[in-house]
Amino acid sequence: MPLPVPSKTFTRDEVAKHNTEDSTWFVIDTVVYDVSDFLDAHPGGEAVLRQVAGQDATVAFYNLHRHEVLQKYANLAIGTIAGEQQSIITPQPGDLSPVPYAEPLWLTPQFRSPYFNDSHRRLQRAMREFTDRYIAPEALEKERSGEFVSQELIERMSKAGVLHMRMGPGKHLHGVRLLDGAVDGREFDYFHDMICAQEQARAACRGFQDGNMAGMVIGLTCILNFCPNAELQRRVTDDVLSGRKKICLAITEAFAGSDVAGLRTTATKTPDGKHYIVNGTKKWITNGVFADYFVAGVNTGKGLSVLLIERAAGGVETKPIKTSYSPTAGTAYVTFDNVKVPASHLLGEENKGIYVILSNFNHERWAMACGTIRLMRLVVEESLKWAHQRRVFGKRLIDQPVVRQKLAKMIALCEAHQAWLESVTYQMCHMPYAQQARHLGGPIALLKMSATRAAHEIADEAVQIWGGRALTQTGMGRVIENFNRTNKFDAILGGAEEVLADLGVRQAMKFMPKAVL
Ligand code: HEM
Repeated sequence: MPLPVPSKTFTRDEVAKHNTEDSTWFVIDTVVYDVSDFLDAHPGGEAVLRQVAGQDATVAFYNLHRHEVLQKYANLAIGTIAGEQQSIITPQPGDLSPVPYAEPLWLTPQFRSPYFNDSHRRLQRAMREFTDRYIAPEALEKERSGEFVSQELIERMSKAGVLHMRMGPGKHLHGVRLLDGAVDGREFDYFHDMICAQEQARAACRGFQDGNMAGMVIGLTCILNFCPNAELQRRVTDDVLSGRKKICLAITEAFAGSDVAGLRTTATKTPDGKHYIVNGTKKWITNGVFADYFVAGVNTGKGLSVLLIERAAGGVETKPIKTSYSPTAGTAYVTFDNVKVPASHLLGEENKGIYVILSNFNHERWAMACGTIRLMRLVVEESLKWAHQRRVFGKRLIDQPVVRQKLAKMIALCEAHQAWLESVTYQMCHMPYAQQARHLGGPIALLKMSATRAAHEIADEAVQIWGGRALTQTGMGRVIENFNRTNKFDAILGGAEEVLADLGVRQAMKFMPKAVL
């Protein structure tokens, strides 16, 4: 789509006359801009605009700005050059990108895939449009302001079934109208799940990505799968999926990160056996600052247990932790001070909470791999666009062999990981839960470990291509800056790379044939 601009037309000679003290016009991609009243407000200064007054400023503009700047300042456009057509595409919500490698192969018209059916494609279109229209603009705004996700967006996601879909396949989707019927809840599989995760990651604001109910994705699963009390399960699930209340998973502590067996938060049964009294602290709790429910790992004497703790119970305090991504994630330090929790809030069995926690890990790690791999691709897209747009030393960046080498490495890492992700996802679709736990824990751990290593490499190469813009939070390089600053979150959260590498190989050891080969 061309930019929507006023229908008035001008000749290039007419534009040329507007290079005076009072009137500054120029042309960008055949659109005529009158910036006379914008000179003072232009973030790049007045002088640079005066230098191109009366001229075609297309090359100068795209050497420095993202195309979206022209959409934001559409009111400066006064018409077009008679007889000429705009050539630069303005993406519309839901559009696929025409940039090579910007979309996974299955979404590239010339390619085929055995994994995706019509309902996957319908969901992809609907989820892309929803993300472009509602999630991405809010992500950008909140990432900067540090405010939390709006109640309006949460309710919109709830109504469209987006919150429900983020919990993965299951009964919670049956009978729910998902994105205006794009997919039937009963046919929703892990490829649909992958599509949701990857499309939403395109908003490219890693802090907001977690702030936008990541706590629900990892916390509510324990309620859906391990809450023995049907009434409590229904209440909490309804509260969270309707967007009325927020939930988080509270496992890690200052004393123990990936080593969940070392938790020091205690839960002691009252003499009548009706309650637990919880004391201790939790650290790095995503969404903890605004959560109403805490799915917490606690030490119950003979082992680890998992309790659902309600903020309303009293004795729960949360304070924000400053991290290298945005405060919008609501990352908290949590203290439990003599919190009285009903015994019926035990999830799974007492002292066997490790199974509750472990059951979450595969889906969580796989979902993180989905997001990381999609963000890697976005960085490839941005870098390809920039390399064609940016001119230095008299030529485009893409004309420099060293830049092409970097892009080749980035593309190869991106394609390899997407292909591996799809292959693992296919296995998930065809294995019941017990088999997944036995056979896929290792491959998923290795996939996430390898994806975050690749992300690190891609961030490194992209920063070198983008230079100072990769270090600047607004303007051209904002996606690269955010990715470079935040890719480490996925390398640590949900299991650090080293822990996952070890797990992957240890799982392989279990299946080694006994014979010495
Ligand atoms: C309608 C036309 C234009 C608009 C609405 C506009 C708007 C902006 C905005 C919003 C920024 C802040 C950075 C960003 O968000 O990308 C910026 C920066 C800048 N602009 Fe413009 N601009 C226009 C045309 C131009 C032209 C034609 C030139 C040069 C001939 C220019 C030179 C600059 C420079 C040098 C910067 C600073 C870039 C940096 O910090 O890296 N602008 N402009």
